[in-house]
Amino acid sequence: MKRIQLLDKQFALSIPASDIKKALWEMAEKMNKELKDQNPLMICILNGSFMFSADLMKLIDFPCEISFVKLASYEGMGSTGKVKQLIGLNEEIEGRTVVLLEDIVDTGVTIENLMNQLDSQKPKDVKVATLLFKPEACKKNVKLDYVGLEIPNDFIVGYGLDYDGYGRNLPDIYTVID
Ligand SMILES: O=P(O)(O)OC[C@H]1O[C@H](OP(=O)(O)OP(=O)(O)O)[C@H](O)[C@@H]1O
Ligand SMILES: Nc1nc2[nH]cnc2c(=O)[nH]1
Repeated sequence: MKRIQLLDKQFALSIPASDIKKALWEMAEKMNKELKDQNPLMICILNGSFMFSADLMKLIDFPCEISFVKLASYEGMGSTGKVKQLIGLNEEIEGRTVVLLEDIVDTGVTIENLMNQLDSQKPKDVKVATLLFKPEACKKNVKLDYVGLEIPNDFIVGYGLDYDGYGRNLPDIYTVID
């Protein structure tokens, strides 16, 4: 099994790029059917979601816009339980369908926090698309409309996800070796 080193940790290949690609195709196919008349605003949650959002958007064939917010809740290999908003949303979303694009829903703290924040701006609907979901780690009752892959409760890097800033550029996803 392929291994890599990032800073002081070793990681083993767990999700090859080909599996990520397949999950994206399936998600886009579903979105293309369900959202074709919604003219949604897609919101990429930076930093982690930059690669997932860029690849997914290339497979979307309905009219839509994209915007970006920057949130942070994870430090090192764990959730702080608190969400810091580093860049907010400028667009008007009242009466509009919004689709949140997340690389991962882990504890669910980040996505729940953003959904609560957006709710006060009275959108028509808020949908969530996440490439990865850790069901065993999730503490929040959030409805996930589009899920690429369910994964175990282990720390991962690659495809946008980092370990202390490193590894976001990797095309595959790797799991930390204890
Ligand atoms: O479900 P949660 O436990 O809230 O974890 C999910 C969040 O953690 C990661 O972001 P992070 O805080 O690491 O910031 P980053 O995207 O800049 O890496 C990821 O991109 C999600 O936004
Ligand atoms: N890099 C990384 N960031 C996360 N944010 C929430 N869960 C994770 C994870 O497993 N890895």
